[in-house]
Amino acid sequence: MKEVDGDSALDRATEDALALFADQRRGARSRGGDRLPDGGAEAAGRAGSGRAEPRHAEPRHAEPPHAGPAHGGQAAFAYFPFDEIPVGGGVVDGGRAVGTARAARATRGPSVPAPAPAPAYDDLPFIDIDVAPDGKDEKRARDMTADDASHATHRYHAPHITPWATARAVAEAAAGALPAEDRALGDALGQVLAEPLVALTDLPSFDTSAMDGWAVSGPGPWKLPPPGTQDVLAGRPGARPLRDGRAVRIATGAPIPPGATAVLRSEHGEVTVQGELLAARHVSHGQDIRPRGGECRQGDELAPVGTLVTPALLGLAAAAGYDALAVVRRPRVDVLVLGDELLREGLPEGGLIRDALGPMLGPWLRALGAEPGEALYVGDEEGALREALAASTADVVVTTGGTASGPVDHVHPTLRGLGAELLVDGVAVRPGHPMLLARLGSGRHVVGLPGNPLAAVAGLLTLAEPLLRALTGRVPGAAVRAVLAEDVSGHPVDARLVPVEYDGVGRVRPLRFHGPAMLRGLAAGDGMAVVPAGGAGRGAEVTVLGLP
Ligand SMILES: Nc1nc2c(c(=O)[nH]1)N[C@H]1C(S)=C(S)[C@@H](COP(=O)(O)OP(=O)(O)OC[C@H]3O[C@@H](n4cnc5c(N)ncnc54)[C@H](O)[C@@H]3O)O[C@H]1N2
Ligand code: MOO
Repeated sequence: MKEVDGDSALDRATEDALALFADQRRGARSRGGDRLPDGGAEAAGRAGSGRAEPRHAEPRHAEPPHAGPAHGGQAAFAYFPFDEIPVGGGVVDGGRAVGTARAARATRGPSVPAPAPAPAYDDLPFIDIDVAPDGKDEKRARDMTADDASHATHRYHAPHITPWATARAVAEAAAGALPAEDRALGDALGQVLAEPLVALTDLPSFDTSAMDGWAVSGPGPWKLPPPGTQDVLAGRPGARPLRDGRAVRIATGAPIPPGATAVLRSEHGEVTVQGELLAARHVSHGQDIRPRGGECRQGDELAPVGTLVTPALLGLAAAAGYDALAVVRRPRVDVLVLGDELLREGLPEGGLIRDALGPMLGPWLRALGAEPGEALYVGDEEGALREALAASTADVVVTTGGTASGPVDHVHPTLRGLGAELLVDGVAVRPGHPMLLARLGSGRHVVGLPGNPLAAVAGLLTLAEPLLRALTGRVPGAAVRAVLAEDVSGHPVDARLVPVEYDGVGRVRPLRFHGPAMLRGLAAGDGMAVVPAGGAGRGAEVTVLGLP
């Protein structure tokens, strides 16, 4: 962790910015506004059937949490309350406080909830940071890539750039859960319950044997029927009542005959030549009988709204009598892969390269709960992107490439031409800073991922993941934190997302081949560590974003 001298321009900017947005926050809250990051009123307005809860019951800190000497560039994260502003270790925890009422927003309404009101962007405390190329900045600049270093030697002033954690919060707040649909059990995996899972039956639904052995009545020894004549098997109800002093062979899962008081396991019983059953040990009343309703009673809530449908939940639902589940519809996502230089098969040649994003994004989006269509390839000619966007009826369009300002980078002008509202236009994160999130007039969203493949992943994790989390009704998992096994250099004002692997003793190690155009590090990795501006030292705790 490279600390910045308390006198640096960056520190002053940090303190000024913190003071400024503390004022803004106080003002916003006292006005009872619905703007980010509180968002409670907005979430409540969208939630159906009285299930609304405020998204943020309480601000996480009543005052700017960072009063001590500022650390390099953390002003970029100083966006209360989504960020934990690190005083020492440099932990960035974007979005953990977000989305607590996700479940409450999974409604069974007839249509997509009205688009959330546009976040009041002008009120967001974007922080303008001037990095003077003084000696300290130069020292930090040495650790940066050539591209990044060129920023540091210039004044870094990009007011529209959104801090990383704020960008995630904005993306999550941009939409509400889609309406519910009924899905056959086999098709519901990865979706979220839109209605609570209520037991349709007692479980077990009848008293049942927990073991292979004998159902016995009263104390032993017990008299047995002739071998094989009256065995009680699973799935065969209607066993004869058992009188005191009698026993009958029984299989695991078979209904307990009326009058039986216990089950004697086969390994604990012995049949004499006279056909009498003796117990090798004491048999207590009710032993190895699973009583009806022992797991749940009909009408018990087994899982609340908002629960992710996992394989285990599918099993439970089936056991409890379900054939189909009411789940939040998967958002349909169109993937538009831009660029004339892309090949879809074979070896790269003649200046052409293989498309690395089409094959990656479909499965990744599916893992995030979306229903991605086949990737559509859009050429660089004028108007092609506009046509593709106009033709799409998906809930979300993900584009790749064309976000920068090159001669054929059409994303910005096309979105402008369509009258789209840019919710996020550039994020203070490396790689991936040209990423964007826009809302089309129809209420549908466009996530613009940069073309460099690792930068595209950064955009996916920063913008698409929270947006899809909101649309799918998923609840954020607990933030995964891990200790760095090595120093990781940072950008002076932006966060970095760095592919890391677990080292087997609970720490994460940064991986090589982490350039914006490379996937080699990521493909070997377990996650992307969020490294705050200024870097993080060995032993510092960082947030790690998981990979599917
Ligand atoms: N003047 C500036 N130029 C660039 C900036 C900048 O700020 N100012 N940012 C750089 C950064 S950082 C990135 S990232 C890229 C983002 O560019 P685009 O989103 O416009 O992407 P493209 O120019 O279309 O492509 C960039 C790069 O990635 C390759 N690419 C594109 N799509 C794919 C794909 N599906 N599979 C594999 N590789 C892909 C493409 O061939 C380019 O090499 O802009 C920088 N420039
Ligand atoms: O920061 Mo770009 O977004 O290199 O990859």
